[in-house]
Amino acid sequence: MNGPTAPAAATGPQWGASGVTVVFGKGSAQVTALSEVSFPVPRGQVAAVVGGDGAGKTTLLRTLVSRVGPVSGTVSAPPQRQCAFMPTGASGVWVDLSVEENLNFVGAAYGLTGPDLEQRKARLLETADLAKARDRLAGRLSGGMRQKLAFCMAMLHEPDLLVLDEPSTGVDPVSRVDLWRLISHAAAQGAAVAMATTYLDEAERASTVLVLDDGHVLAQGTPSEVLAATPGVITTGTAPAGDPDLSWRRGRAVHSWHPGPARPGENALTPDMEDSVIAATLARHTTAGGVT
Ligand SMILES: Nc1ncnc2c1ncn2[C@@H]1O[C@H](COP(=O)(O)OP(=O)(O)OP(=O)(O)O)[C@@H](O)[C@H]1O
Repeated sequence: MNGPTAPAAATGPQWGASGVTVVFGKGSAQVTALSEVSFPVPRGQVAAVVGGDGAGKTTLLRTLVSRVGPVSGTVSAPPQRQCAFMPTGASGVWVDLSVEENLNFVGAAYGLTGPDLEQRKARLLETADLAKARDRLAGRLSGGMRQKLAFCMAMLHEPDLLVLDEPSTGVDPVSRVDLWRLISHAAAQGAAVAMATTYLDEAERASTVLVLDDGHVLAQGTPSEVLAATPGVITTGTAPAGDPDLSWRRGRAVHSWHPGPARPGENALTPDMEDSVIAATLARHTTAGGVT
């Protein structure tokens, strides 16, 4: 994969969410999907949001593009026409149309025609390595190619704000590298990119990371700020060092966490993003009586 997305100087308006709370349902079925979450998405940068199932990632992205309304807080985004939202699983792709027809369809929706449309299509298909597949039905593409097509469709009208919901989930490692290249290229061209990802190595390459758990902010900042703010102490060994609920497997090793301070003779591990997110989640759920 390429290196980190260089934090470009943010110029012009700043997009994103500020102190946003989103509630679904009523009465006993009420769910607070986001609780006072702020998520700046500057131009020229990739802002990543990570978290487990139901953490609120999709809700946050949908809030950014006005598909969900917050009960409080504010959202700043360009006009709808200058936003793009790529839902998870390439669900915006029409499988009965060819690659090129998919792009033509989106182009028509944005009033793009003639040489302008042809040039944009050619450039995107080339960059996504899809030029040879332009006549193939989207339903016959591999998962990774379909995700790349969905990305090209989102980028065709050159949006100012690009919102991607788990663009690389289920994609093979080679296509993941391609997708990351496309995403960082879009940011380098000046787009503000917000993306949810389940791959923490990917989040580590973003300009900023927001870690959500159950609608709450666990950690936020540049990847190095998030790593530096890792709570407690993490150790590595061949078996859990204490409560198995506070341990997780990393390859052949077992990592263990406790709230700290470090015990005598203990060698604390320097955490990567995966360790850091797990530690922050455990810290939130650990009470004096154990893990909740
Ligand atoms: N339209 C909706 N109506 C009711 N509840 C919803 C709705 N959308 C999301 N939720 C709830 O809000 C919470 C956050 O969901 P969200 O889809 O944003 O999480 P997520 O982090 O994207 O999770 P996943 O990765 O599993 O999709 C969950 O409890 C979910 O059940």
